[in-house]
Amino acid sequence: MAPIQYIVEGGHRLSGSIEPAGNKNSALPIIAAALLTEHPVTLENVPRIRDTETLVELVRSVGAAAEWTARNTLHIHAKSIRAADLDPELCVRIRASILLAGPLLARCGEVMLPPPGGDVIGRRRLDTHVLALEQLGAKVTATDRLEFRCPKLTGADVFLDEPSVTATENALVAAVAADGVTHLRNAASEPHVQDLANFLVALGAKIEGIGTNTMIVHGPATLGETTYRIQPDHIEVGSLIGLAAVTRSPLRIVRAGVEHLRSIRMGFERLGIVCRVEGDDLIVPSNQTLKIQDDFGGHVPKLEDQPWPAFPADLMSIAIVTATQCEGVILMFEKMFESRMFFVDKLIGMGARIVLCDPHRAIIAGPSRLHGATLSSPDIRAGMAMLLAAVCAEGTSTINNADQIERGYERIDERLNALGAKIRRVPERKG
Ligand SMILES: CC(=O)N[C@H]1[C@@H](OP(=O)(O)OP(=O)(O)OC[C@H]2O[C@@H](n3ccc(=O)[nH]c3=O)[C@H](O)[C@@H]2O)O[C@H](CO)[C@@H](O)[C@@H]1O
Ligand SMILES: C=C(OP(=O)(O)O)C(=O)O
Repeated sequence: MAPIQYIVEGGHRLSGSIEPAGNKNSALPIIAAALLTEHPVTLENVPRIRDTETLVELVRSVGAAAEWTARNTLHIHAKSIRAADLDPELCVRIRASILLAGPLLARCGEVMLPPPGGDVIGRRRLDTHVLALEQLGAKVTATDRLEFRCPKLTGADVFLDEPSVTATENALVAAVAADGVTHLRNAASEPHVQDLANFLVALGAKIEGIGTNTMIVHGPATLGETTYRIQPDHIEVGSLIGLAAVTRSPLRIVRAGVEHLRSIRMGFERLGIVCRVEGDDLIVPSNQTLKIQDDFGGHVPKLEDQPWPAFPADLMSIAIVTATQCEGVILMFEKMFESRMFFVDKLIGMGARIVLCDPHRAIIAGPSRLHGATLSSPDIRAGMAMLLAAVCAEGTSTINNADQIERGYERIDERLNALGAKIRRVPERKG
C-alpha cells in the first residue's frame, strides 16, 4: 500500500459538531478478549483504523470468525481456536499484538508471540506482562519470541511493578479465566482498562474495583455472549480541544464521555482553554484567553503526564502544539516515554519557540506564528499534533507518513474537512 501524505492549507477557522470515535485503546484489548469466550460477541463503535484491522487479521489467524457487519460493528465468534504461530509481520505492526497473550493462554494453555510493534516513542518494556502472567502460573520463555505456557491458570495476589496499561489488561483477562481469586494491585485504571473490565463483566466475569488501582477478580468465570459498545476516545476528545483552541474555533464535541475528561480539561485550563459541559457534549468556545496560568507567585507552571487519572501521556504532543499558540511560558514534562518529544524540532522549524531541555522536558514560550512546512509523522500523537500545527499555520504544509496518524484516528481528513479544514489526502510523492 502506498504511503499517505496530507497536504494541508492552514489558516482556516473551523466550526460545527464532531463525535469522537470509539477508544482505540479500548477496542484493541476488547477484540483480543473476545477470544476468551466460545460464544459470539458483537462490538459496536469500534474505530475502523489500521490498528483494529490488523488485530482482526490476527484474531482470524487463530481460527476465530471475525466480520465487520457495519462500518463500526464487529462480530467475533471464537468457537474453537488454536494457539497458532502468529504472523510476525502482523504482530510487529501493532503494540496490541501483546494483548493476545492473556486470552490465548487462558483458552489454549500456551501462546507463542513474536515481538509486538507500536509507536516508536522510547523503550517499551514487556517485563510487567511477564511478571503478572508468571504470578498467575505461566512459565515464560523468551527467545526471538515470547512463549507462555500454563495448562491451568491459578488466582494470585499480584503486585505489578508499574501500572502498565496493556500488562494490566493481559493480567485481568487471564485472571478472569484463572481458578480462584486474583488481587491485581498497582493496576492501571485508564478509561480503556475500565472499558475492558466492563466488557468482561458483560460476558459474565466478576470484577470488583473497576476504575481503581486494585481490582479483585473472582475466577473462573462462566462466560456467555454479549453485545458491547466501546466508549468514546478521550484522547481524540483532547486532540479536538487542542484543534479548536489553536484555530480559535467554536467546536461542539458530541457524546464526548465527559465523566473521563476531568484531568484533560484541567490540563487545557492551565493553557487558558476552558470548555463547557452540556449533557454528554463538550463545548469549546472560540473566545478563549489562551493565556498560560502561572503558578502562585508568578512561577513558571508545568504540565506533566502520569498514569490515570492524571493527564495522559498520549496527549502531551497535542498539549505542546497547543501551548505554542498560548501567551506565556510553560514546562512540558513527559515522564513516561523518552522519545516522544523529539518531534518539537519540526515545530521549531515552523516558527515555534521551544527549548528541548532533555528527552523528557521542553519549555514552550508562546504565542508564535507558525508557517507551513514539510513534515513527517513519527508516531500517532506527534502526527496528530503536526496536523494541528499545519491547520493553524499560515500557508501550506505537507505531512508525510500520515499512515501513522491513521493508525489511531479514523477518517480524520474527512471529519476535519467537514468542520472547515482543508486537508487533501494523497499517495505520498517521493522527492
Ligand atoms: C495499546 C495501548 O493501550 N497503548 C497505550 C499503553 O501502552 P503500554 O501498555 O505499552 O504502556 P505502559 O502503560 O506499559 O507504559 C508506558 C511507558 O510508561 C512507563 N511508565 C508507566 C507507568 C508508570 O507509572 N511510570 C512509567 O514511567 C513505562 O515504563 C513505559 O515505558 O499505555 C501507554 C501509557 O498510557 C499509552 O501511551 C499507549 O497508547
Ligand atoms: C502509543 C500509542 O499507541 P500504541 O501503544 O498502540 O503504540 C498511542 O495510542 O498513542
